Parts: sequence; C-alpha cells; structure tokens
Amino acid sequence: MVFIFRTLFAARELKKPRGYLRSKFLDSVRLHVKGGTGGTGLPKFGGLGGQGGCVYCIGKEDANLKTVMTKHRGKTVSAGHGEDSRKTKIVGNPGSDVKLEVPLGVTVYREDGKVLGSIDKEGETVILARGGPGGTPESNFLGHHGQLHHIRLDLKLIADIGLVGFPNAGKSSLLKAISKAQPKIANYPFTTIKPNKGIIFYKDLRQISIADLPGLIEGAHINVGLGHSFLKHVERTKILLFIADAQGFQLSPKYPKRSCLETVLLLNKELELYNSELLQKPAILAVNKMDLPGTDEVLTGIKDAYKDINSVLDTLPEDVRPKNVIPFEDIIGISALRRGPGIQELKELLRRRLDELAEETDPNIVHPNKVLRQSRAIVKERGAKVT
Ligand SMILES: Nc1nc2c(ncn2[C@@H]2O[C@H](COP(=O)(O)OP(=O)(O)OP(=O)(O)O)[C@@H](O)[C@H]2O)c(=O)[nH]1
Repeated sequence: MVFIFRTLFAARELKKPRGYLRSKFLDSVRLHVKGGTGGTGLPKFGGLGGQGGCVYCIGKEDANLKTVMTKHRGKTVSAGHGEDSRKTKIVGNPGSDVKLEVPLGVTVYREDGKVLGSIDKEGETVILARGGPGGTPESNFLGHHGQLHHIRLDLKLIADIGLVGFPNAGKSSLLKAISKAQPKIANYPFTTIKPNKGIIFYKDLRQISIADLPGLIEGAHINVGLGHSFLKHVERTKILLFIADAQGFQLSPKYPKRSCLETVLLLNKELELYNSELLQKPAILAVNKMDLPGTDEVLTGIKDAYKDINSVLDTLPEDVRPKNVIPFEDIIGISALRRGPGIQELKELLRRRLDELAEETDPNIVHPNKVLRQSRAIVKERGAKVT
C-alpha cells in the first residue's frame, strides 16, 4: 500500500508542465542592479578616487530576455568599484561597467514605476545604476556608493504589423503564408501561447515585420483566457491587421456562438477596453477561410455593415458593441490555408499602407490621409457642430 502511494505521489511530483505551456518567451524580467562604489582619495597628495562603474543595458537585435534572466537570476548585477588613489597613481582608475544585452523594444522601469528609458534601436543604451563618484577634497576623500535599484525590463515587440484575432481564426496560418515564420498550427484554440514574429520578404528585398499575438477572447481585458498580457505587444506596431474566421467563433458550448461581424466588434471592444488609443492606429480587416462555402455572403455582409456601422450596431446584442468603432481602411477576403486567394493582394496592401503611413508621418509631406485624420481629431476634440 505504502509503495503504491509513494509511486503515485512521486509520479505526480515529477510531472512537468505540458511542453507547449513551457514557453521560452519571456517579456518581463526583474533585476537587482548596483553601481560600483567610488574609490577613496589620498589626502596627503590631494589624490582623487576613481568613479564607480555603471550598469547599463544596450539594444541588440538578436538578444532575448531569457538569456538575461538565466545569467543573472537571484544575483545582484554589480559594476566594479573605482580604484583608490595611490602614491604612484594619484587619480584612481574608474570601475568597470557592466553591459546587459537586451532585445529591441525593451522599456526599463525603476521600482517606483519611473521609466528610466527605452531601447528601440541597435546599440541604444540606458543606464540602470550609476556608479558613485570617487573621493575628492569636498567629500573628505571618501568615495560614494553607487546607485542600487530593483528594475524591470519590459519587452514590447516592435513590428510593423500586429496581427490580432480570436483563437482559431488562422493567425498562425496567415503568418506562415506570408512570411517565413514556422508557427504551430492546429485546429484547437490557443495553439499560440507566445507571440511569434515573422518577416514578409518582397522581391525587391523590402522586408516588413509582422507579429502574431496569442488569441484574444471576450473578456481578455479582465484576464479571461490568456488575458491581455500579450496585448501590450500591439502598442508598438504601426498597423493592426485584424483577422476573423468567416464562420465566426465559439470558444465552447457554454459560450454564445459569435458571427464573423460580432467577433470583429468584440476584438474592437477588447482593444478599446485595454487601451482606447490603440483604436487610432490604422487597421485592416482580413476575413479568413474564404475557401469555405457560404463565406462570400459573409464578406459582402461585413463590407455593407461597415458602410454604416453605427446603425448596424443598434441591431446587435449590447455585449458585443464597442463605444468607438475602428474605421477599417480596407476589408479583404483571404484564405490563409495553402497560400490561397487574397494572400498576395494582402501582402501588397500591407506594404502600400505602411508606405502611406510613412509619408503621412513625414512632416514635409502633406498627405490626404493626414489631413483626414487631423480633421477627425479636431471634430473629436471640439464635438460635432450643431447647426
Ligand atoms: N478552411 C480553412 N481553414 C483554415 C484557413 N486558415 C486556417 N485554417 C485552419 O484553422 C485552424 C486554426 O488555424 P491557426 O492558424 O492555428 O489559427 P490561430 O488563429 O493561430 O489559432 P490560435 O493559435 O488558437 O490563436 C487550423 O486547423 C487551420 O488549418 C483557411 O484559410 N481555410
């Protein structure tokens, strides 16, 4: 009997979390960092102590937070102390700096929530803890301690396009169809449990990055499903690409079945509840699985609905209605499976829209969309004109 219990308990203890849940992706790391102490001066000769070294992070394209974590887990990352002043070396050498290589898209937060800086480009640096100054006559020749901080490195993927959709909509299939990424594809929700990033290559060597974010579901903003933990990655993308299953979505029999239009509005609502500023980003809607029967009518229905979406909203259940509806720049039908129809068109469209956006944000170019967006913002600010 005892043997049976022991064996059973041992088996339970040894059981590791399922492979697909053991994600290698880390998007937040906490560290304890300490700048070096300044060296002591030499009063007899007026010698100055060396400055303590700094701990800083530097942007590197292929770095990841997992490596930072494994290297420094449970330890204080400390820079070297400044050298004391000596008879033979009146000014002490500065302490050695410690450099942490971090991926692009990292924001550094201090323990009190203050943002120390962010890393968006290769080689960009942010000081995490400064070294203390060396001893001088003003400080009685005593070196000062370096800064000591608990910091958080928070990664938000930087991509040109952010792919958002409900589980099973075909995000991974689309990523695979238009880029060289190899995401996991399966016919059950939540196959994607970590963000995937792919690069779309064009014949003229142009490259566009696209991030596939794990499936959102109704209530993600209150942490239902995988919650909104991955929604932050949308913040640093330039264009949002919504993908919806033309057949609609039902998470399980206890949840209501949502039509394709309802899933799009629910996605809109989840983004709005997470951060309403996300709705200002240019957005494209791709209705997927157009190879299946009856989907042409669904696409036409959605295009018609978006011609006057506010009147359609009144006919829909209250729980799917967002306060502000995203004005999609394009609505396109695609079939992501086996690079079906619409994929090439979507690839070109993404490129065109990104180019237009770049022109819009260039202050030297007056682009019609820029004028339109600005006038929309003015109307919002001042309210509608009553005549
Ligand atoms: N018929 C058809 N099936 C598709 C198409 N695109 C994707 N699928 C199928 O839909 C299912 C889900 O596809 P995925 O690409 O894994 O969907 P996902 O949105 O990444 O799903 P999550 O990982 O759960 O977020 C798979 O069985 C795909 O084969 C399509 O264009 N046509």
